[in-house]
Amino acid sequence: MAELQFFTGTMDSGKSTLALQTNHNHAARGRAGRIFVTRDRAGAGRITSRLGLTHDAAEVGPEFDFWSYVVSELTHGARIDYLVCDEAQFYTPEQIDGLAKIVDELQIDVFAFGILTDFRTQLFPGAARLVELADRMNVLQVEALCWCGKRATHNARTENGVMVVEGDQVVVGDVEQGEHVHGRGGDADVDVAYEVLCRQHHRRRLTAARAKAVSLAPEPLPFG
Ligand SMILES: Nc1ncnc2c1ncn2[C@@H]1O[C@H](COP(=O)(O)OP(=O)(O)O)[C@@H](O)[C@H]1O
Ligand SMILES: Cc1cn([C@H]2C[C@H](O)[C@@H](COP(=O)(O)O)O2)c(=O)[nH]c1=O
Repeated sequence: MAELQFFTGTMDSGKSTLALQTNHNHAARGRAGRIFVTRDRAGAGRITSRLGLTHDAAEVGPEFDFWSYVVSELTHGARIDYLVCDEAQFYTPEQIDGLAKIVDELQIDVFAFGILTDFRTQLFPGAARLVELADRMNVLQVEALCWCGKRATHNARTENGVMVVEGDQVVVGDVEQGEHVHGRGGDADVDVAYEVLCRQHHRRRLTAARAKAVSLAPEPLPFG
């Protein structure tokens, strides 16, 4: 039986690497697949992993219809055994519904990869729909770590090095090294970056830089 599987983890937990490994393993056994992505850090139409793997992929725009695409391909004689879908948190709920229909009606496996929650700890619409519909959810085994050493469970966004909890849900970027993107007001340039944190440090807005600054701050002078 075909399955809709959702592989999830924080940023930098190895999802794109696993997406490309999954494609490699299935293709090596003669299965025919299609690879999709949307808004990869490296630009349109590529899946890139921080381990250096990269692969061409079809870019999924907001209007892309998975069901029509697959049916059209099959009608024209193509064979499709599986779909690999990266950055699936950015897909629309309707697109996730289309993927589930492809699994059920056409017996094609779908392997979807993406983060669950945004920098405000709220579910992305595509990830929420995957949680609702997936046959299986798999949390990545490689643990990204918070600066304190605990397992990182949340993604924090920083602007010019300072953690923020307001702004647009989608700002493509990377962990640590600052990506220069346009500020949310549209009129200011800010360096947006991401950092993975444990829940406690996300709640306290304690990034690695702030924790270091706090620990280096001089003791307050004794009263009097
Ligand atoms: N220089 C490195 N040496 C070994 N492993 C690395 C290196 N750089 C990145 N990685 C691994 O790659 C993972 C990130 O993989 P990637 O597929 O890009 O993540 P994701 O798609 O989840 O953001 C890191 O968690 C780490 O395990
Ligand atoms: C938390 C968060 C992330 N993003 C963006 C940043 C990256 O471009 C992707 C995640 O990619 P990865 O392969 O998992 O590292 O999502 C965002 O737009 N909004 C957020 O809140």
